[in-house]
Amino acid sequence: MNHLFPIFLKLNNDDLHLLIVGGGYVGLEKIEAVLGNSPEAKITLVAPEIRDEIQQIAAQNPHVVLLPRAFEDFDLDYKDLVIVATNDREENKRIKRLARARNLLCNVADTPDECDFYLSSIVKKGNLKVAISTNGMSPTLAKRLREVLTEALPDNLETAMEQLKGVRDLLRGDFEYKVQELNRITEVLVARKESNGQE
Ligand SMILES: C[C@@]1(CC(=O)O)c2cc3[nH]c(cc4nc(cc5[nH]c(cc(n2)[C@H]1CCC(=O)O)[C@@](C)(CC(=O)O)[C@@H]5CCC(=O)O)C(CC(=O)O)=C4CCC(=O)O)c(CCC(=O)O)c3CC(=O)O
Ligand SMILES: NC(=O)C1=CN([C@@H]2O[C@H](COP(=O)(O)OP(=O)(O)OC[C@H]3O[C@@H](n4cnc5c(N)ncnc54)[C@H](O)[C@@H]3O)[C@@H](O)[C@H]2O)C=CC1
Repeated sequence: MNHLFPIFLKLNNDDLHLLIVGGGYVGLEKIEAVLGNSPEAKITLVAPEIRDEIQQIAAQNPHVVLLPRAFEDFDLDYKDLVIVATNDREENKRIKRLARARNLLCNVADTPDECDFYLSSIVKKGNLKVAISTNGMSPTLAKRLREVLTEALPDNLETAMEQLKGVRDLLRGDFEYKVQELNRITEVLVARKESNGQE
């Protein structure tokens, strides 16, 4: 059973501050994953050696701050989330413990047992976003599923979402009435799926 609870974080709103410790391949992968979704996320990345690709990202993004030195405990000050990706396992664990003591949510990229949260594979279609987790069992399967779902989901979902938002904004009446109306209008989506299943 996968007991992870998925949430969608508002990292783009200049409020939450992410710390990434480590500026190697994994640090790069994680900063790209975050900025690919939240381009204005407030990120501080600390590492003695920082890959060129990360330096280029920071040069173009005023919300990304690089600290070219080893992690110091005070780097956790005023942070909300931490991703730890150094090549020093003991230091990774120590940083995780410090983060926990401060009630910060922490991801230790190479050690699932030490993670408070995992990053997911993300299907994007306009405003629609589907996050995939395999419970850490196979990130590669998650990546492949992303590719399959990206291909399978129709591009006109954005139009459907816009129209439904329009209806939703127009609907007057109590909550129960709105739920009923929106369920009625969207019944066709489920019906189509059922008829597909019969073919
Ligand atoms: C637990 C988790 C914690 C976390 O990092 O958050 C974790 C852990 C580990 N990843 C490892 C390896 C790889 N990770 C990827 C890719 C991704 N990994 C991601 C998430 C997660 N990875 C979390 C669980 C997610 C879930 O629940 O499914 C994705 C989805 C999101 C992202 O990172 O942005 C992103 C795909 C994004 C996309 O393309 O859509 C690839 C494939 C590739 O890069 O092509 C490989 C190599 C092949 C392989 O191993 O499958 C290793 C072994 C390291 C080693 O062997 O040394 C560990 C450690 C371990 O398992 O012990
Ligand atoms: N490369 C990969 O695909 C994967 C690697 N891993 C593991 O994740 C870890 C990181 O991997 P890479 O990014 O490839 O390593 P890397 O060697 O490319 O980068 C390590 C980074 O950690 C930094 N660092 C070291 N000590 C530090 C400290 N005290 N404070 C701050 N930063 C510090 C270095 O300066 C460097 O930027 C390794 O332990 C690796 O085994 C896990 C999953 C996948």
